[in-house]
Amino acid sequence: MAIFKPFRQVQQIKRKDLNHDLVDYVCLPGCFNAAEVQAIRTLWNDAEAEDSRVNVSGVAKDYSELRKSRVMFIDAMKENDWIYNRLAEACLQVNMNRFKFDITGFQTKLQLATYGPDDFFEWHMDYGVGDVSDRKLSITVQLSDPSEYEDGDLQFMINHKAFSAPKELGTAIIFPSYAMHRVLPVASGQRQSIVGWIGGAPFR
Ligand SMILES: O=C(O)CCC(=O)C(=O)O
Ligand SMILES: [Fe+2]
Repeated sequence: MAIFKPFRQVQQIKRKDLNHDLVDYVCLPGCFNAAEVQAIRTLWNDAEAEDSRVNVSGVAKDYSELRKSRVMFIDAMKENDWIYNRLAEACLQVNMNRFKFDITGFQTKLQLATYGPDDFFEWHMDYGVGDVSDRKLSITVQLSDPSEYEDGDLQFMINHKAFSAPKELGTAIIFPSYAMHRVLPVASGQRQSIVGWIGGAPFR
């Protein structure tokens, strides 16, 4: 759609390339195979895991109405390079074809999350105030087979509808960090995921 009344200062900016979809999520089945997922799952260490926290106006807080799960972080050491590299390639590929954001790398360590019965993450964006204002893309990987848990869908809000992402083990889902998403409460069993945040210069 053309601009009805352009700001005077930006008249020189050319509008191009407006046919890519900047709200949708992109699924990559088989980003990791079953053996690789198994190897990632062995990194889970209950003693190291902590109750999840949420960034509220720039401060990490316990916020149990918004989120309940256990999390730990994957160290960026040599033995884990293959995990970081695989996700970086996936993000660069999807970004090049779809989102075309300025992205420069992982904003923090990758998070490993475990959702047990009644654990959830209510509607939220990964983008926000302070430390998270330079998040551009988010990636999550399904580390549990759908038969291991009930409910616990990762969902995206697009207009007024919630869409469930595929649950197949090894599938990566990449989305803009400003997309609204949630994890429905797990009814039984356990769901594990990797979550990564890819940063770059703040949106402008
Ligand atoms: O577990 C997931 O797949 C997504 C979790 C999430 O939205 C987050 O950690 O920001
Ligand atoms: Fe999130």
